[in-house]
Amino acid sequence: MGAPLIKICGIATAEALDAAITSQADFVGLVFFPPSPRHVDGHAAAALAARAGSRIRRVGLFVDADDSTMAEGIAAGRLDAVQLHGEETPAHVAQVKARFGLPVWKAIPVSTAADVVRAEDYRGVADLLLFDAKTPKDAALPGGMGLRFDWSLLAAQKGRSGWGLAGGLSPANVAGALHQTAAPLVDTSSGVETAPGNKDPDLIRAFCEAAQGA
Ligand SMILES: O=C(O)c1ccccc1NCC(=O)[C@H](O)[C@H](O)COP(=O)(O)O
Repeated sequence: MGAPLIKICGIATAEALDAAITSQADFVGLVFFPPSPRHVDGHAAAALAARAGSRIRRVGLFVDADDSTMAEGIAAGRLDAVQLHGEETPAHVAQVKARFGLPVWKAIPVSTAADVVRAEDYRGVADLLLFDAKTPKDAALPGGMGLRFDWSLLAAQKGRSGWGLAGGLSPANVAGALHQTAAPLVDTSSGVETAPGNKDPDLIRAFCEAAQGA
């Protein structure tokens, strides 16, 4: 298994961005979703994009956002991809791809095998399927809650490309998750924080080292 791609999601400070860059993560996630403790506005996104330059790719995270919200985030963050983390349909994913001309990642909330089967509706439409733990119906966030799901549900994905694993990943468990799933990409947010929205550079470094060494 080659080294996985690594995304550190919910980057909102220069310190966290610098840690992701020096740890050789492949992507940082910028969250354009006001209820999130990691939310960045256009001004903050632009500052992070200017600091990053070409040193790390940026994925903008949106939840059932309208086109103007996405257009603002894409321009401010100079995004390399968008991640749709709401109830966007395959047709909507195709519309976003056509309108903005960027790779589109679709988050697939998983709690049962049926959720994984349903992801096939997006294959060939989304550029990457991000299998993430489904959050409770009354939860404030559709992701970023440090919840795990049963990784054995992804057994049929092993050896396939175009997908990633998220949900409760941390420096302590990411190597085991990679050995079990052979995920081509791993994504973490809470697992590298000391409190919601408070990214820890040492945890970012530890996560990347554990994933790169798996
Ligand atoms: O990170 C957030 O605050 C967030 C808010 C709303 C929708 C999605 C969100 N995060 C999406 C991600 O890609 C997270 O990295 C993913 O859900 C894993 O989160 P975690 O379990 O905290 O590592």
